[in-house]
Formats: sequence, C-alpha cells, structure tokens
Amino acid sequence: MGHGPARGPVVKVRAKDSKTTILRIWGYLRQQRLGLVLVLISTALSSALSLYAPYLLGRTIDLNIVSRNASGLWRMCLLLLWVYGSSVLCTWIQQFVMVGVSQRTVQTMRNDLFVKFQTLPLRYFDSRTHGELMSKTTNDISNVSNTLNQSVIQLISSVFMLFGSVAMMLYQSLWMTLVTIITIPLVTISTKKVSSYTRKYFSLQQKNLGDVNGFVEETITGQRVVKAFQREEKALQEFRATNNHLRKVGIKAQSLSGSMGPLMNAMGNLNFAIIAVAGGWMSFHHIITIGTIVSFINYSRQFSQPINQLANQYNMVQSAVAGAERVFEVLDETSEYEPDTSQGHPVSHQALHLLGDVKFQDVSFRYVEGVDVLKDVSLHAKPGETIALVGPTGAGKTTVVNLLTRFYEIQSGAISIDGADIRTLDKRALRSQLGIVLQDAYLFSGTIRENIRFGRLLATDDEVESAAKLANADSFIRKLPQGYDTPLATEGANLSHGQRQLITIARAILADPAILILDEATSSVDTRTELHIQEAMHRLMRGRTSFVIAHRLSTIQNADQILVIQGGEVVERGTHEDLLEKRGVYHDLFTSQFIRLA
Ligand SMILES: Nc1ncnc2c1ncn2[C@@H]1O[C@H](COP(=O)(O)OP(=O)(O)OP(=O)(O)O)[C@@H](O)[C@H]1O
Repeated sequence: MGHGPARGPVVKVRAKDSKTTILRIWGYLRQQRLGLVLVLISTALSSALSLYAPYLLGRTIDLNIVSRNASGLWRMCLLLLWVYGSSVLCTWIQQFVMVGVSQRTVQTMRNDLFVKFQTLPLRYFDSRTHGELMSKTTNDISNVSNTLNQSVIQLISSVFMLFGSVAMMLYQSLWMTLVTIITIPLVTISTKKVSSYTRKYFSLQQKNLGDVNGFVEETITGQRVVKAFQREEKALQEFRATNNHLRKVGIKAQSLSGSMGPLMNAMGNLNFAIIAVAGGWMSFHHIITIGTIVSFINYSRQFSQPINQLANQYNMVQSAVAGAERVFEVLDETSEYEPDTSQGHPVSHQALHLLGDVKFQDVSFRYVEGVDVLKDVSLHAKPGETIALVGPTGAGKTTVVNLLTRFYEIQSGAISIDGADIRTLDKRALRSQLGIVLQDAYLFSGTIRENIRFGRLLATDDEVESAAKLANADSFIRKLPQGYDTPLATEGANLSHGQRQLITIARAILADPAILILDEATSSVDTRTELHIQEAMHRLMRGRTSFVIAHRLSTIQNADQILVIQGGEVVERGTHEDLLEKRGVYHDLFTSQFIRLA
C-alpha cells in the first residue's frame, strides 16, 4: 500500500481573496462586540501604562537619584509599582476576554460547518477524502482560533506600542530618537531574511506532518488488511522513511526559528550600546539627562519588539485567513436542502404518506460526464411488491436505489412515487418514507438502543424492543451483559456481521417506511443467523414496496419481479420461473453464481 495523498494539516499559506475572507471573519467576530470593546480598552490601557513606565523611570533617576531626594524616591517607586502592576492586570483581562471571544467565534464556525456537512449532497463527498474534510473541521478552524487568540491582541498592541513609543521618544529628545531608530533597518532586513527561510521549512514541515498523519490513519484503518497480508514490515519501512523526512525538515525549521532569538538579542544589545555611547556623549555635553538615557534604553526595546511581532503576526494571520477561506468554501457549497438550524429539535416537514407505487420512466444517469451508468431504465413496482435487482458487479444496481432516495439527481427520464415526480417532493419528507438496510451495516458509537432508535428518534423503549423482537435481534441483545444499553465500539466492531445486520433491520422496522431498500449482505454468516436474517427481512418487507439488491436465492424466488441489470440496462425482467425458462442472462447467472448460495 502506498501512503496516498497528504491528509494532515497541509498549510496553504496564501489566501486567494484575503479581503473578503477577513470581512467574513469579522462578520463572526462582530457578534461579540462587547468582548471586543473590552479587549480594545484593556489593550489600549496596558499599552499606555507600559509606555508611561520608562518615562517615569527616567524621571525617577533624574529627580530622585541624581538629586539624592530619598523621600521622593519612595513615592516614585510606589507609583512605578502601581503602573507596572496595572499594566499586568490589563494584559490579563485582555487575554482572558479574547480567549472567550475566539472560542465562541470558532464554536459558531464549527457548528456552521457541521450543519453544512449534513446538508451537502453525496456528490460532494464522492470527490473528497475524509482526511480533507476532517482537516477543515480541526486544523483549519484551530488555526483561526489560535490566530484570533494571539494575533489580534498582538496586532492591536503592536500598533499602539509602535506609535506610542515614537511619540514618547520624540517628546523627550529628537536626536536620541534618531539614534534609537538607526539600527531598525538592520534588524528588519535580517529578520525578513531569516523568516523567509523559516517559513519555507515550516511549510515543508506541515506537509510532511500531513504525510505522517495520512499514513498512520491509513495503516490504522487498514490494520486488518495489513496484518492479513503480513505487510507490517513494509508499512514500518514506509513509515520510517516518512518519519525521517519529518525529522530532517523539523530540525531545519526549528533550528532556523531558534536562531531568531539570539540574533534579535544581539541586535538589541548593539542598539543598547549605541544608545549608551551616544546618550553618554550628549549627557556629557548637557544635551540630555541620565534619566533620559535610561528611558530611551527601555523605549528602544518597546519600539523594536512590535516591528518583529508585526512581521510574525502577518504570517500567522495569512495562514489563518487561508484556513478560514477553506472553511468558507464549504459553507458556500450548494446544499441539498436548507440547513436545519433548530438545534437538535425534530423539524416538521410537509407530511408524506406514500402507498409505494414506484415508476422509473426511461431513466438515464451518469456520475461523471461521458460515462453513462444507467441507460433508459424503466420499471413499475406496485404497492407491496418486491423487486429484486440482480446483475454482475458494477452493473448499476446500487445506482438505481441511489436515484430513488435522491442521493443523486437523474439527468433524463422521470421517477415517480404514487404518481408524483420525486423532484417535486421534499427530500427529507421523501426519505422519511424510505427505509434503507445496507450491506455494510453502519452503526454509530453509542448504545444498541440508541442505534435502533436512529430509525425513529421519538420511539419509546417498548417500541425499540418490539422492533428488535421482530428483527430477531432481541434474544442476542438480551444475552449481552448490559443488554440494550451495551455501548458499541466504532462501527459496531464488537458485534458479529450478522448481529449488525439484525440491528439495522430493527432500525428499519422502527422507521416503518412505505418503501424499502435492501442491499443484501454477500458475506456468509452461519446458517442459523442466515435464517434469522431472512425471517427478519421477510417480516420487514411484508406490506411494503421493496427493492432488493439480491444475493440470496430465497429473496429472488419470492420476488414479484426480477430485473436483470447489465451494463446499466435492464436486459431481462420477469419472475424467477419466467426467467429460468427463458434460458438467457438470468439463467446463466443463476446457474453459475447463485446456485452456490442455495
Ligand atoms: N460515486 C460514484 N462516482 C462515480 N462513479 C460511480 C460512483 N458510484 C458508482 N460508480 C460507478 O457506477 C457504476 C455502477 O455502480 P453501482 O454501484 O451502481 O454498481 P452495482 O451494480 O451496485 O455493483 P455491486 O454489485 O458491485 O455493488 C460502476 O461502474 C461504478 O464504478
């Protein structure tokens, strides 16, 4: 097995349309105006206090230390303590409020995204990997949340600090201001150089991390296959190589970004030295005081920090905007129906009570342009009839039922139920009348009771249990240590294949649909379970129009009509006896394949 496409947090650093995306993020943020105003006020206050402190320090040195005024010194020290203390408090408030703002914002985004996923047509999921969609709900959204948490405050405070420190420096000395900012171009150029390299390696690191994640996900999901084919060693080798790549790139990225700190320190010290020498000279010539030198040393730090931060934050914001853009792309997809915003309460749709008279008239369909999957398929199922669909693999049997459920829309012809074109029916109302039991019985994590109740959410415990009885599932469920409240592992892995089938049958019985779609399991179960399943299926089918993708002889023999599908066309139709007599495709299929099931 190869390790398919990277499924991890592959960061596309640039957004396509940053402006629109930022405006949309703003749309979410705006819902929390009060929090944002609080953040703005506390950031402004903490910046103002931080800007005032160095000035106060300079004044303390000049008025109290140089002039040896001890009593004034104490007062100034207390004032300084108050200024620093209040600035810390404001910073804490701004962080605290912003965490709430950003978490609420991404909660709403995550919610919108999940609601959207529920309303997107199946076609959307066909062309995307699970990893890609997962990455949107996890990586992309956490990227937005981190950026909102850190960058928004830092951006605001950097702007305040930058302009504030220049103003405070100019207020004290024009010449010293010029001396302080003289090293800035040097700092900016070197940071830019280093960070352009760092970004490249960080991007590579993200991509490699995606490879590692994708590989691990695939190997864990495919554990059975890996073990069955004894590919553990091969998987390990591939993993080692991918992991190795990640280490190499990781070391480069981390050590480059690690060198940024010392470099900045060196620049800062150079700046201090220049200020000290130039300040000392000016103080010697009585142009400025010693206190001013001290306050400039502080301002130089407050001034250069925001410049570096602005550059860093810009990159972070860029990658978050790109993440948000990917989320918005999903939100802009066309839904099958309007999202259910009722927050978990069942929504009433136009009620539909069908008899189950189903007609296909010259239905043609293709999943992708140019490849016809169904060609002019016509059929008529009267209420209560069983239609068996048989044919070789890939013939189009599943596609017939995919169209009836409107998982996909037909391109030509018409499908009607009780005389009404299904395109005119509300999709959810239509699906509420269709019961589906699929071959790969899908169970959710949760208890057995919850899984059966999935068929009708408002069913009582008694109704759930009588559905299970009809489905022949009750006796095995009761033998489990926790009975109906037994929790199921992922996809019901702690049940046998046959047991999973019985639970999905119970689910369909509870839903009580007018029309049934059954995809019979091909995998063999023991004879007793087989009999149980057959009996349950027959009870389920009684009185309902049933479409069965048939693999079992019993279903086929009892079916009112058998449709033999080959290459997307109905090549033969009739009852079992009719078709055997005909000695055509069905006869061949039956004698070669199905006879073994008898
Ligand atoms: N989502 C899809 N996108 C593109 N092509 C698809 C899709 N689903 C099915 N197909 C193609 O349509 C054709 C019919 O598939 P379908 O699943 O209806 O066959 P089937 O008769 O049910 O086969 P099987 O018995 O193996 O389940 C196949 O060639 C398949 O490759």
